[in-house]
Amino acid sequence: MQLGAIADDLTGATDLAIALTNAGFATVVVPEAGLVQPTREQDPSTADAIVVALKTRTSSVQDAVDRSLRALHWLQSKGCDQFYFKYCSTFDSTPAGNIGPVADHLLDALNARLTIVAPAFPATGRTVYQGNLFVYEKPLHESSLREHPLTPMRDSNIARLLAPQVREDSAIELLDLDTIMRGTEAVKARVRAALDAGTRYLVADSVNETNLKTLAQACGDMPLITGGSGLAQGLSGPHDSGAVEVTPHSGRRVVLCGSASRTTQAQIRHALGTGRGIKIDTTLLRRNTSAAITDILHNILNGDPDTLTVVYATATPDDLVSSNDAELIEHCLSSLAVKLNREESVTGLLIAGGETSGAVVDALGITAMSVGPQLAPGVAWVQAPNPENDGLALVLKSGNFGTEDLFTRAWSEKV
Ligand SMILES: Nc1ncnc2c1ncn2[C@@H]1O[C@H](COP(=O)(O)OP(=O)(O)O)[C@@H](O)[C@H]1O
Ligand SMILES: O=C(O)[C@@H](O)C(=O)COP(=O)(O)O
Repeated sequence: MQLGAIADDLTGATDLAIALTNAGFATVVVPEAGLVQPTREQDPSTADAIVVALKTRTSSVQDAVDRSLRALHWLQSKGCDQFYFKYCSTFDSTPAGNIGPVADHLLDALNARLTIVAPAFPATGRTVYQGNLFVYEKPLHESSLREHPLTPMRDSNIARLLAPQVREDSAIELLDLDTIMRGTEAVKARVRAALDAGTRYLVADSVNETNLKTLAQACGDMPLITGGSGLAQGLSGPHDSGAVEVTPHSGRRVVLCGSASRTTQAQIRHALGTGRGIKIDTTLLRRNTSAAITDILHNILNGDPDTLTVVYATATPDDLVSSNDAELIEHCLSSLAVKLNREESVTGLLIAGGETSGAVVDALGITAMSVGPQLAPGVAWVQAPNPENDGLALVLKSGNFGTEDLFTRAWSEKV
């Protein structure tokens, strides 16, 4: 039995792969490019779990559905017979989608009648109680996710968030904490009753890892499960840990930050206490993109080779963030990643930001990754076979993850 997962963004995919690896699955992450251009070095068919990393969280509904179904068929062609749809632990979506429409189509394609909806990830403060999602002590709609530029979360109730996204006749019910605390058999009985009643989505409460373990044990054999990465920690793979060694890094220690989140800003400011900072000047970048990128590269290479270098666009809440510059910054950071790896033999890079990580992995032409040493919940070194050199180890950090000292600590962890 092989588990096939579809994640709606790249850092979400690595987050899930870390959880699966810890749960004993030898796991391969395959970016979308890997579906059409298979890697020679790493045959995903030999893994216990394959996670396809899409970039569909904020694409149109049709695009998200089409690409998710394509990923499903590809996973089936690799031998997967059970499936996991991974979305954000803060349920990032809009009234149109894309969580609901993708889940609806995956259920249909698998001839399945019911799935669970389990975004909780207690290790990062995301819990669900009475069907309401919390980020640490705040209900989702009072957390910073309320002001997310693309998916502002203005409600905390999962059923109310999901209802406008799914088909009108889809019944959504709660799998409450009391039932989960009564254990696996109680959850299985609840699922059977829900199936008999024609329920399509069971929103699962979970406030700690024990709850998620019970849920995973009771629901782990459903044709489709959906959730954040917390649920995956409760599954049981065939090994103690599926983690791989990463190649010892050579060259400079460079952090490329596209994320503008408060967590990343604090990590940048902490790293600048001992490291060098290079701030991207978006005016220069707009005026002459390639010259500005070359300047930044020279600036990196002119610094002390042993000092951590952080390239960033946003380090304080006052830094101007204009969505018009977003792609340009992604282009700048991915060009730097390619030049540092191919021309300067830098084989360990930390990338901050989900969209940014997607752009960098694309530009590097990476078609498969395996999970190495973990740095924080949802954050680890991943190893990418790189035909151009001996391999490349990356940390792909979701904007909201990691402790303040993550950047300074990353290279001291067995790399
Ligand atoms: N100062 C800025 N001006 C414009 N866009 C910015 C700025 N700083 C960051 N960005 C853009 O914001 C986006 C952040 O998204 P992402 O990389 O997914 O980070 P996160 O995981 O924190 O959401 C990227 O597209 C990045 O290029
Ligand atoms: O589930 C989570 O919180 C993460 O895996 C995730 O998806 C984070 O998304 P970004 O903050 O956009 O990287």
